Amino acid sequence: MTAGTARQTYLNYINGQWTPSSTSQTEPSISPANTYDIVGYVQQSGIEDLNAAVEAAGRAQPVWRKLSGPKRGEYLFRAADVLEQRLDEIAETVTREMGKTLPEAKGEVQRGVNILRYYAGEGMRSIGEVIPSTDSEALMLTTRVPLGVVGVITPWNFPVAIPIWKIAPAIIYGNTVVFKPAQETAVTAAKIVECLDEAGLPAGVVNLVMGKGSVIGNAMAEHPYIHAITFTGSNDVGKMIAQKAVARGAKYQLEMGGKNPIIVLEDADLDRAVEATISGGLRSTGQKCTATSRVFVQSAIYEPFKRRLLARIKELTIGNGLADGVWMGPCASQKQLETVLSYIEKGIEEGATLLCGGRRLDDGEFGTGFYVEPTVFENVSPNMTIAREEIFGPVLALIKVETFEEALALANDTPFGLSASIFTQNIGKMLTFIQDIEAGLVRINEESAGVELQAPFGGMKQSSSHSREQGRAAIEFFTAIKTVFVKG
Ligand SMILES: NC(=O)C1=CN([C@@H]2O[C@H](COP(=O)(O)OP(=O)(O)OC[C@H]3O[C@@H](n4cnc5c(N)ncnc54)[C@H](O)[C@@H]3O)[C@@H](O)[C@H]2O)C=CC1
Ligand SMILES: O=C(O)CCC(=O)C(=O)O
Repeated sequence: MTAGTARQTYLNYINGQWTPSSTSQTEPSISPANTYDIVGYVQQSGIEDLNAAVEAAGRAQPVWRKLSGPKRGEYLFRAADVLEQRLDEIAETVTREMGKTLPEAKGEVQRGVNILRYYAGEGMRSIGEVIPSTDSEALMLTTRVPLGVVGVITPWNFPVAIPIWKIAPAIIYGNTVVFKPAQETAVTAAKIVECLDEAGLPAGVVNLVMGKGSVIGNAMAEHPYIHAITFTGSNDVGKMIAQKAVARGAKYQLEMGGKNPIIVLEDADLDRAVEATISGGLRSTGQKCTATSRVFVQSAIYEPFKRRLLARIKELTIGNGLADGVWMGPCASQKQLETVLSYIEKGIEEGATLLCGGRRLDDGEFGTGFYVEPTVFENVSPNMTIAREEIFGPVLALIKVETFEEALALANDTPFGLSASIFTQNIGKMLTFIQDIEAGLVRINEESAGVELQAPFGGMKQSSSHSREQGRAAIEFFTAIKTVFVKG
């Protein structure tokens, strides 16, 4: 069964049934590349729908947790196969609904397949250890148990990978899930859940409730029968969720913004550094929490670096991500476009020098989408808004530095700490960077964006709630440890 009807209306998925919301309200999910392209109609759910989903997840959990890990893994392996069979179709939906280019969307769906397979295997791996007791006749060990019902709240920028890297570990460890995707990409979310449904996942193990963050997301944070919340999105919302979770003793995990630096030192391979700046800063139209936004360049190579960067940016093709040869698509929504344009305006107002871009593209075919030019500023001082706040758009701030030490100090001068990159051949500076940069992801001679599913992912300072997602690190959030002491 599928989530869509003949009218392309996508339904909630509650207790294994595709269900219209109790409010009977839907809204169109439009393509940011062409606002006349309606990808589908999605539900605007109410609290009643959320309650039904939480109840279904609560009923399913005691049975689901009793299955063996390998048995739960079988469902994930099957879901991976279904997603892989539907890769092209779902990638096209991602591009239409969110705007990233089709090759990027295909890469993301493949990543979703790989994450499902990784966590399917996790069902067979160790969940505890034996610890020597001071009592020689006793056995002391740890085991892990699921938390119960987990609320999954996700953004629109990785509409396949982020939901899957939260849902897959949640369920492999025996939790059940209520999933609220970003409304901007709710059609994609419904298609992911269709894959779980087609894989035969038992009713209630994963439930999908579409709707406004301020209604459904907020009620999830407050819901007494949701035992844990995993969230990716803005800092403001993340902090609100954390406060609500703490107030009722629920576990929470937040993955939020970044203001990620790249440092280019005078001994760097300039061509590679330019490519990494462009790819890290502008791919996905800069809408990654790991995107490069501050570019610190040593003065000796500042001018050649700038020249090459601007020349390469001129070559980038912008357009509908479904078209062949397009390198950069639109911003994901009108709201996001307006945010980006307002930051560009602020940069100009506060005295930064605009080197390229800066305008909305609205002539010809661009007129029906949310397109903005790739934008580069220089003469950006560290206290300017564009050097401090997350923009989440294709905007780079070039900052000239004299020394590595100055670059490092400025790179750390931010409330965020997600990802950071350096280009240099000097091993001593690499090692100092690894030690002293305040970031959860440290990248040497590689762009700031890009994460591997088998490695821990997360940030320092205000970029996260200090926990890590993905890889084996996920077990820390999605389970509780029991320390067991056995004596005959
Ligand atoms: N870290 C990341 O990957 C992301 C960061 N962002 C940042 O956030 C900015 C705003 O983007 P938005 O889409 O508005 O992010 P957002 O934080 O509002 O949305 C993320 C998720 O939270 C939900 N949500 C919204 N309000 C909520 C509330 N009161 N309680 C519970 N859940 C709620 C949304 O429906 C969505 O599912 C971006 O410009 C960017 O700076 C946005 C998306 C992803
Ligand atoms: O860089 C990546 O591949 C992941 C980025 C990410 O998780 C995000 O933007 O939310």
